[in-house]
Amino acid sequence: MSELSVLKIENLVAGYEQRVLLRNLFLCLPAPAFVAIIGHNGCGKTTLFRALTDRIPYQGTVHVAGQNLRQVRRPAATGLLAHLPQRSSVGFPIEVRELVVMGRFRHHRFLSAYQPHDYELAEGALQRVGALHLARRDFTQLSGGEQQLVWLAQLALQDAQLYLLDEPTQQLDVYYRRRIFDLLRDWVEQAGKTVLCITHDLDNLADLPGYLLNLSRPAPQLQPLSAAVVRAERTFLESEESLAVG
Ligand SMILES: Nc1ncnc2c1ncn2[C@@H]1O[C@H](COP(=O)(O)OP(=O)(O)OP(=O)(O)O)[C@@H](O)[C@H]1O
Repeated sequence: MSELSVLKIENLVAGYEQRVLLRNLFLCLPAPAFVAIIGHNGCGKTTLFRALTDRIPYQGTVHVAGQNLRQVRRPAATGLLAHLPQRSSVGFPIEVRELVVMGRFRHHRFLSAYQPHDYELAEGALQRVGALHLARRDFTQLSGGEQQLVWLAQLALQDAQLYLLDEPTQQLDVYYRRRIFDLLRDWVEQAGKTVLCITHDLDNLADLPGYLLNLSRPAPQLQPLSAAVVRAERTFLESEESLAVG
């Protein structure tokens, strides 16, 4: 395997009981990279992330930064990958900065207190997503969009090699959507991270450097992102033909 490949998926097959959603998926991704994962509702985008985070069984092999994911016990704890699910909730009141600072968990022993330096990093992460003004608010009282920004700040602190983001701009207004995609571009270009981002937000993809993966295609492949590619994939997704696939 190429040393530059941060994610290598070979012959992945995954789904639920009688229903296979991902068939023989191959992917070889150089680092760093941004990949927008698109496709119809229900085509298997989240299912792919469930397989990569070991929450459903799969066939095939997945290597992240050269390590076979099946053999890594807790990929998040080792900084290999970080995951933002489509819906995350917190069932108790907690100050935003306390939630964000938890992104530093890898740098702490169990129950050791976070230090002023950790809180500085947490506030820096909040500032970069445009949410520093929320630092002292109760997370559970924020709007859905505000909560999403806070999760992204926490994720940035995790400093993982591979980020799996499931619709990070859902519920965000047009300004914050743009801002989040700019942030993800920085994660890739400046911090050298690799980001897999499930999204229905095609309008913001055309001018991002990276790749597009359309899981509604019969044999999904990475395509370099460009206005023409986004246009072609949108036309495909809007067609009756695309719904007949699978
Ligand atoms: N635990 C489960 N058991 C059986 N079927 C499931 C299970 N979870 C999801 N599915 C089905 O698998 C299909 C793919 O779901 P998935 O969440 O991967 O879709 P998606 O592409 O992420 O869609 P969306 O864009 O709507 O989020 C859906 O039809 C869903 O109903």
